[in-house]
Order: sequence, then C-alpha cells, then structure tokens
Amino acid sequence: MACNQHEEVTTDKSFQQIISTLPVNLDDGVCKYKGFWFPIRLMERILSLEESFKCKETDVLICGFTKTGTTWLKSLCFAISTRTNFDAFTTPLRSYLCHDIIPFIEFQTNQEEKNPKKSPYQEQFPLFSTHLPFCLLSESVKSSGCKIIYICRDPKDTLVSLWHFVNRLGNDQTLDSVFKCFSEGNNGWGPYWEHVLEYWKASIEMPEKILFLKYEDLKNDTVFYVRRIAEFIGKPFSNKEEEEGMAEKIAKFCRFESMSNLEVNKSKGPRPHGPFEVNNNAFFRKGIVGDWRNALTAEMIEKIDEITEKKMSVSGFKFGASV
Ligand SMILES: Nc1ncnc2c1ncn2[C@@H]1O[C@H](COP(=O)(O)OS(=O)(=O)O)[C@@H](OP(=O)(O)O)[C@H]1O
Repeated sequence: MACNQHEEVTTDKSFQQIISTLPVNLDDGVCKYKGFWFPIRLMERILSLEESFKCKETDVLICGFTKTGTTWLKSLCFAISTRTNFDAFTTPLRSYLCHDIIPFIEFQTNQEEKNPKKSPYQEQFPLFSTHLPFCLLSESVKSSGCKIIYICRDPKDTLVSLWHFVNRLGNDQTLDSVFKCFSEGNNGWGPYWEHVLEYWKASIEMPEKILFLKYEDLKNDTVFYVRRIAEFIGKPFSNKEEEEGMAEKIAKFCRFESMSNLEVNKSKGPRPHGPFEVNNNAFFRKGIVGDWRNALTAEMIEKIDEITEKKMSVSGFKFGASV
C-alpha cells in the first residue's frame, strides 16, 4: 500500500487487525499505539502514514503537539516559503485558514473522500504538517533529506489552551477532566512530555534535519526565528530582502493580533478538523505566554510541574523561553 502526497490510502484489513488489538479508552474515543494515544477514527490513516508516507528532499514537515502554536508556525513557514513580495503570502493567508493551506496529514481522511484534496499551494511549496510523534514518522521522512520544524510550548499553557479548545468544539468539559486526561497522557497524541522529548532528542542528534522551536522564544523575538527558519529551509533572506524589512513584515503579518483579526479566521466555519468540526476562530484565543496563571489551581500547577520535572530533568530539556 502506498500513502504519499500523490497516492490514495485504501482500507487495509491488516491495519484493522492491528487496531483491534490496541488498548482502547472508549470514553475519550482514543486507542494506544507505540506509547501514544490517538483518536480511534484516525488510527487506520495513522498506521498507513507510518508505513508509507513518502517525502521528497525538498519537503518541509511542520510538527507539533496540539495547541502548541502549529497554526502560527504554519503561517510563518508559508510566508517564508512563498515570499516574493508582500502580496505573495498575504493574499492566500487572508483567504484561507492556515490548516487549509497546509493540512495535517493524518486529518486527510481519504477513505471518505476518494480524491483527498491537497492544497493548491502544496504543489508549489511542499509544506506538510502533523501532530504525530517522532516515532510514528515514516522511514521515508526519517531517511529522506526532508526537513522537520517542531514547536513546543509550556505544558501548562498547552493544557489551558486545550481545555478552551475542547469547549469550543461543543464538548462541555470541565478543566478538571481535561487536566486529568492531559496529565495522565491519555488525550489524543499524548502523552505531551514524551512527544516533546522524542523530537528534542532527535533534534540534538540531527540538528541539520530538525529545527526545534519553543512558542515562548517565538513570542520573544519572532523576527529572529523568521530568519532562522528561512536559513534552515535553505531560503535565507537576501540583502535586498533585508533592506526591505521582509523578515519584519512576515513576523508582523503573522502575529496573533493580525491573524486573529482576519475575516477568514474570525467568521468562517465550521470546518472538518480531524475527528471534529470546528469554526476557524477556535484556533485563535489569546495567543499569550503564561495564561495558565489565570486558569489552573495551585494543585494543578504543582502536579504539572512535578510531571515535567520527573519526565524532563534527566534530558536537560527545559520548557519556556531559552533566555
Ligand atoms: N499567530 C499566532 N501567534 C501566537 N499564538 C497564536 C497564533 N495563532 C494561534 N495562536 C495560539 O496558538 C494556540 C493554538 O495552538 P495550535 O495552533 O497548535 O492549535 S491546533 O493544534 O492547531 O488546534 C492558541 O493558544 P491559546 O490562545 O493559548 O489558546 C492560539 O491562540
């Protein structure tokens, strides 16, 4: 079976067989595979991608756990890749939600749709995205010269963002229940800490292949990271672009205040998003660092910090801004 950008995924009995053996949490609609939990409805697609997603040298895969800033990173990467002038990236970004320009590969459920739509921009600018953990990326992703850009975020902000998001989906869930699920690692694509650690370790082993970013760093100095991403994908800013202030223009256009105010991001939807239907504005809430202080209880903060310390301290990895 082939599953790449050009070929179609079909139902496979062996995938069904694997899925039937996986631990399942029916309350949350997730099953566990290779240490991570995934929505059952996406599992066949995920297995297929793991087996046969094909990458080219020129592809860039944008990766991140849910609610860590993938929408923002997509807009930045798209703008950086497509920039020839201001209109070249602002026109598409004014017309489409980033997730429609660069869809998550596991959300393209092409069992339902015979010919899954690939964004027209992907033909020209090979950007793809996924929430999948590093261990489930296909052999082709790992062995081809394709680049990976990963974003992570403070787990407390990720949790709070997730809680608001699930409520925007109409799943009336208390902070307590989302906290329990997140801290136990049972939510889709979780556990979060292992997700981050895998990419972090891989980025140290292969710095030329994986660029590891933090939401907080991007917030502190977006222009610096716009330049960093451009260099990483082999498209550094020319002297002329520097004189024109292109990196600054991209950072400014993609910042939360402008993206969340675009008509397409304010009012369009609902749209399919993996196993859910969601309005575009669900991807834009506050876009700040440290909002957990307004939501989490002292016990929750203590518990998340404790898990972070336990799981991350050996690696030397620290969440939050680098400086
Ligand atoms: N442009 C820009 N700049 C800064 N922050 C932004 C931006 N766009 C979205 N956001 C905030 O990112 C959070 C959503 O994360 P994701 O985009 O990864 O969500 S998703 O996984 O794609 O559903 C969510 O964070 P919270 O505001 O804390 O909920 C969004 O508001």
